[in-house]
Amino acid sequence: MSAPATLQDRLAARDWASFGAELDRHGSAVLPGLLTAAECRELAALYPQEGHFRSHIHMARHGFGQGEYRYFGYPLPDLVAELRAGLYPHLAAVANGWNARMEIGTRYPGTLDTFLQQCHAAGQARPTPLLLQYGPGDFNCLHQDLYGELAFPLQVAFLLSEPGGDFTGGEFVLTEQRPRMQSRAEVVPLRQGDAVAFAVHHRPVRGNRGDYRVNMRHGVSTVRGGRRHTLGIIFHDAT
Ligand SMILES: O=C(O)CCC(=O)C(=O)O
Ligand SMILES: [Fe+2]
Repeated sequence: MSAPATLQDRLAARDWASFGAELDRHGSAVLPGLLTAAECRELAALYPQEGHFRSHIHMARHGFGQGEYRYFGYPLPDLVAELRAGLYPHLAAVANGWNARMEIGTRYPGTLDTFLQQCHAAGQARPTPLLLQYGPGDFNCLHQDLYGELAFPLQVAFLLSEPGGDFTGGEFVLTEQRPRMQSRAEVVPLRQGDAVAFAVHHRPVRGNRGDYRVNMRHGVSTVRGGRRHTLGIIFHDAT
């Protein structure tokens, strides 16, 4: 078997224009097979290694659901840092388009380093990438990952386990709330190694009288059996 392409090459080979168009249309878009099964297993295997993490959250204690997650500490593992920096510029282009349409003045710089400098200067210096672990009966309530004044509008989650093999149930769910309408739910089908990019809190939707803002939340339905791991990449750091 030949070695997998470098992450840089894999990212360079993607069609970012159609990815951006998909995000504009749906508020989410999947990048299929961005990670190899071996990389997924390596990332999931970090979970018990406490030295990589700055904090450990038991979701039930906070009313967030059931299951647990750990926020990485700096320095991030190489693969996590490469994914965060490599995905950022493509998402920043989409985010800037969204802000223009929503008449929000903020524009995001072209590199993650520059954006993180802004976060750190604003007192948001704690890293937000995280690993999540779910067992039978666990779930993640609908939420928005806002950690301070500065919030990058898009984030990415990687499914590290194989549905049907490693776990059953545990589907990634997005909801959107349009003005004066009831909430609509969407299940995003993911395989091991797929990434889903989605809006953190709101996104523009084109209507008859111009763009309006739709409020988005994400979560995970109940895991029926087995164990499910995900890597969450949030671009803003936390207060
Ligand atoms: O486990 C999941 O698929 C969702 C993870 C999540 O909430 C996140 O990455 O922000
Ligand atoms: Fe989340």
